[in-house]
Amino acid sequence: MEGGDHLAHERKKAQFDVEAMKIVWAGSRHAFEVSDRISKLVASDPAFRKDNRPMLSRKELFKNTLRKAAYAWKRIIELRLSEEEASKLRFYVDEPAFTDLHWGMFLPAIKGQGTEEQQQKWLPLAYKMQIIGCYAQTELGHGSNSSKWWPGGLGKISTHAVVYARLITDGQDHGVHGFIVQLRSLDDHSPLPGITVGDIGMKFGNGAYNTMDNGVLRFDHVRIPRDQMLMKVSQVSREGKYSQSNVPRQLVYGTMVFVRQTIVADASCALSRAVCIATRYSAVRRQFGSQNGGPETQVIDYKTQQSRLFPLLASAYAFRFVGEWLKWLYTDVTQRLQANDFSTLPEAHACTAGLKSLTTAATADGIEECRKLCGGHGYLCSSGLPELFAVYVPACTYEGDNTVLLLQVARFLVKTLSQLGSGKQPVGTTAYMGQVEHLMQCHCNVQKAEDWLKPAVILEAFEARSARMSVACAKNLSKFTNPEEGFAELSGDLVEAAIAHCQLIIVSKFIEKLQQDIPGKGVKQQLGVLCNIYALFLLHKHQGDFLSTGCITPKQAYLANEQLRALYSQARPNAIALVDAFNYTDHYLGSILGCYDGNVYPKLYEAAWKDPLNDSVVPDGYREYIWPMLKQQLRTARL
Ligand SMILES: CCCCCCCCCCCCC/C=C/C(=O)SCCNC(=O)CCNC(=O)[C@H](O)C(C)(C)COP(=O)(O)OP(=O)(O)OC[C@H]1O[C@@H](n2cnc3c(N)ncnc32)[C@H](O)[C@@H]1OP(=O)(O)O
Ligand SMILES: Cc1cc2nc3c(=O)[nH]c(=O)nc-3n(C[C@H](O)[C@H](O)[C@H](O)COP(=O)(O)OP(=O)(O)OC[C@H]3O[C@@H](n4cnc5c(N)ncnc54)[C@H](O)[C@@H]3O)c2cc1C
Repeated sequence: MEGGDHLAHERKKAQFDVEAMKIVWAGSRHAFEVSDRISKLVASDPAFRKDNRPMLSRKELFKNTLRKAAYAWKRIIELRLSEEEASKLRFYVDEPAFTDLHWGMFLPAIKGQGTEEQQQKWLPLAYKMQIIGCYAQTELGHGSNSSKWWPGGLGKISTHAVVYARLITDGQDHGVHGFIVQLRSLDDHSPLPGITVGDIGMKFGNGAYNTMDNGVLRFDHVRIPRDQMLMKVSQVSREGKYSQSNVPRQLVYGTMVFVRQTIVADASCALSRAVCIATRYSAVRRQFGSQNGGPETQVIDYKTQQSRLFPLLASAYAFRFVGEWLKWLYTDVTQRLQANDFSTLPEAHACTAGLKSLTTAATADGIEECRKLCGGHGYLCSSGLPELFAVYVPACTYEGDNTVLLLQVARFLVKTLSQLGSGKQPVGTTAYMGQVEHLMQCHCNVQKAEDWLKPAVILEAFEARSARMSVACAKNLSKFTNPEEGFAELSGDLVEAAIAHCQLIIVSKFIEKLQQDIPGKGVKQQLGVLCNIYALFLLHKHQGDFLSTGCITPKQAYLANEQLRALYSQARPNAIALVDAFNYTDHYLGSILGCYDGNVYPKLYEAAWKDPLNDSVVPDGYREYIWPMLKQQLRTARL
């Protein structure tokens, strides 16, 4: 079958209003319209072509990224795009670049940690791209006195950086503070005196994150003007006197809370993209197994394929909604901070750190699973999956290694439990800890598989598991005379307790989403199926936790799995429509396997001939290396 929509029969099976689901996915009609318009604008402009990335050398690749970034900026100005539209445009250009750090970290760091005066001086320059900035925190080795190493945009492009360094006045060390430092001349881009700066070298994967100039930076007697220390949290007077505002010191790390929140939202984009590719291809791909001589089985009908694919589809939606909620939490904490209410900062830190860790780990693993779900073709660059994986996987490390972040969550949980004794009632995402006595002894009330569809049953099982794991850690910690030693010794268990808590947050936010008014025929029902798949898949995967803490019985674990199988069957006819609801253009997907019309095989065949190796029938190197070898074999054979 040539041309046409090869997935039309799948689209007809949908039991819900796909257009309405697109709006739920986007977050609002306005967000949908902006996203739809800008993604099509990017897709229709040949200047944003990206299929040649894996073939380019690092230098060609990097120059191409600079060209695209400059062109994107030109279009933003010409079209007078709003901040929201401009950021969508950069998103759909889909190429990591120095601009991500400029807009994503440099500007937020100044906004969050600079005084009014500092903001007035630096933000207009940065908004007009008259200076380009990066965020320089990480060091080559341990400590804050070796060389900066890793900051994106630093290597070749940034003119300025927010640099984190120790502040010492009168011989007294005041800890890490942020400073705006000019790195390069605004005339000829050469490094300023005393500054050594460059790129740190090739990274994982062809193309992929190599469009970014992650850099190294050293200072030798560089003087930073006093008023370039970011002074919202603490100040140094003209006389060299150090003082602190009446705000928590942790605000110095506020940019990370902001970025981690955006990374959670981004996880749903990356995972949904991989799932869209794997779902469409699984419907196109047929294998043996039909009966009565009918068409062969679509691989999406294999239960094994469904049990690997549908939890990822459900996770993409779950991460979308928890990302939405996290954005709300971040906005709320920001407003509170402005009113000098710092009470929710520890929770915002724990939620952003924990959810960043959980969603990036699941997304990186999920992209790789999607590659395998596409069989051999998933390994071709034209599937889009190898590059997506290579670009995405460092999210498990940047903005805080995922294990280190889970340990931050664990500290927060232990602290929350320890405060129960003094009568402090936990609120927000730890409110359930207030019923710890009930959760320690409650029994799951599931007798038949369908009982697992009740939100209250699911919630209680997840709350009980999380509470029991945290309490077990707290009890074990209390056996150590030195708490830090105990924390280090039990860190493995603490990480698992943190994971259980974060999974509870994601499940509960999905359930809360379903309590909202969601318009559109069948939309809520489909989201209900996905929510149950997400929760029961986690329960099945972590049944060891649920069983060992006595939250459920082996029979109830068996029933959960039975219900999960039934849910897969319900999701099956809607699978293609559920990925169509992401509203991704073929340009953004960048995948032959995931193309909207499902016309995969002719496109794969055609793409193969475009590979530079096929430019000539006889390859370069044949005469030099292969021909003499063949001749040698010929002579040996004759002897
Ligand atoms: C289309 C465009 C899209 C743009 C989107 C933008 C996205 C951009 C894409 C991203 C590109 C990648 C860029 C990557 C950038 C980076 O990686 S920047 C470097 C980030 N580095 C880290 O994250 C390091 C991880 N380590 C930590 O976070 C550590 O906690 C620390 C901050 C280094 C501090 O360590 P330490 O001094 O040892 O203190 P702790 O004991 O850990 O904590 C002390 C108390 O402070 C609390 N706390 C820690 N962090 C925070 C925080 N961020 N906010 C609030 N509070 C925090 C912690 O809980 C402790 O509290 P108490 O227990 O109550 O004392
Ligand atoms: C692509 C990419 C882009 C980046 N961009 C930037 C940027 O723009 N600006 C910037 O400042 N930085 C940037 N980084 C650096 C990034 O923030 C760090 O790599 C990250 O915070 C992890 O720190 P590390 O590399 O020192 O890892 P390490 O801390 O050395 O981790 C190594 C191992 O030790 C374990 N470990 C470390 N500490 C503990 C602990 N306390 N307890 C238990 N286990 C522990 C970790 O789990 C990990 O397994 C980037 C990194 C990457 C990969």
